[in-house]
Amino acid sequence: MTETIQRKINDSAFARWTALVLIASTMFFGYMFVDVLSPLKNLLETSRGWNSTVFGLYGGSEFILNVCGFLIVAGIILDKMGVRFTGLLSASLMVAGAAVKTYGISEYFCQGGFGFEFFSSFLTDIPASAKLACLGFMIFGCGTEMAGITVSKAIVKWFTGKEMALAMGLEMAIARLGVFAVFSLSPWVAELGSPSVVRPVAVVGVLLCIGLLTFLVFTVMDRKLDRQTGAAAAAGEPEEQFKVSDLRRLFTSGTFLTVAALCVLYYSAIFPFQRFATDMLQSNLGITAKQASDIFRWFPIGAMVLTPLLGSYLDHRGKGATMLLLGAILMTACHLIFALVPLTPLIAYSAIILLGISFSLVPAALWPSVPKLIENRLLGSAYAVIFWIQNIGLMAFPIIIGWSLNVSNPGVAEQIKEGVEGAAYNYTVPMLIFSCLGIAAFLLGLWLKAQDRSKGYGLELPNIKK
Ligand SMILES: C[C@H](N)C(=O)N[C@@H](CCCCN)C(=O)O
Repeated sequence: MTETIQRKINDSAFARWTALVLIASTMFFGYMFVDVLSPLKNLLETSRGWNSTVFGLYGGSEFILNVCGFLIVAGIILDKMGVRFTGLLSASLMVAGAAVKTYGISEYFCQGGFGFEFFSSFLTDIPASAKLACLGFMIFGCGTEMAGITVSKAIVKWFTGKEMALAMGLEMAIARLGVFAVFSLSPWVAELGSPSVVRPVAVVGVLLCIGLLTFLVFTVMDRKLDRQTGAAAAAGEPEEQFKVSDLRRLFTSGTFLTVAALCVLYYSAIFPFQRFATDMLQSNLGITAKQASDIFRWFPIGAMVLTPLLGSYLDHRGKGATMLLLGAILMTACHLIFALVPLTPLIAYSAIILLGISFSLVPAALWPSVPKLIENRLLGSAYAVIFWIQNIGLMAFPIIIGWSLNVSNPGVAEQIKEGVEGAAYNYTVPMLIFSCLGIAAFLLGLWLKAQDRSKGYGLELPNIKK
């Protein structure tokens, strides 16, 4: 009997790497938008009256709807509807949220435009511009986190048995390039002409539409893959139907929850730090926002270069649990340096490089480890549950850090607003909080490694079996 083995589209290296570039582009523009205001904390303070607490609240707002349950729903949608529908929905949500946020900080709205009166009528300590920007950022956050889990599942779909960790590493590297780009461009675009926070947000908002288009092109390729695997014919994408009751399995798996806890501790000391890093460097070194941003932008570049290399290492050699541990140690060292050592530009660059290495080790090892713990039909929900737990930290820590900055620096916000020369925040307390998160992540990493050794999950094993 002769058996014909049909070559699928993802068997072609060119096709699967093209698919990766298309979905990674959506994330590239998404990550740009996430941090478009991060280098502009000072300008927001002087032009829109956002103090550190308000800025922290704005940073946390991206995750509020996700934490309220949207991400769990997103995971279910992903497992039930597949990557194409979920990806397009999430990219559209990003564009819609970006539009609301742009309007919220616009001159038109701030000078009494449509909705201004309503947004000024409650929580009067918070500027109306911040409240509407937070609403937009919440909607955008639903889109970007939903896109994050969708892209992870799409990569597993296209790269299983192939270069999966390398592909995830490359996707994250492209996203980091977006962070580099926005830390380079945002202060520059803001200063073109009269200083404006709206201009960079509007520019990156337009770029998000390109991200929506690249995902649209990916759906054409993905449809072809489904036709070839026959998965589409079997009523929906998943080979085995996903049941909502399966979610219990995730919440009762000790190792899965340990990975999720490690994820929330680690990322809570990365992304919220990223929001405040420019201002921290500006305050500690007595430099401008543009100069501080120019130092900090090398952080994502370090991560960008190393993440795919470490992903490839994981594919061929393994050592995922060890990489998680090492990453937590380096991150703690970096935050302790910022907390305790008098800063010079050289020390700042060195600490940023340490953090960049750490931010390659952990993501390169963490995300490709999930398919080792959870079967494919639950994968969308598994990523969603991890993101959900992580989002609780990403929502809480910018708020905690903004608040701790305000209370540990009485009167400084007022001085900055009044333009007092030399007024700057002391970041010791926030940086010690970030360091504690790193220590806790390290301890959990030790526990995970011990669990892996005793239960044999294979976290230390390579992805590609010879
Ligand atoms: C913030 C987001 N929830 C996140 O965790 N992002 C990760 C990447 C997750 C995998 C995306 N396909 C990151 O390291 O940026």
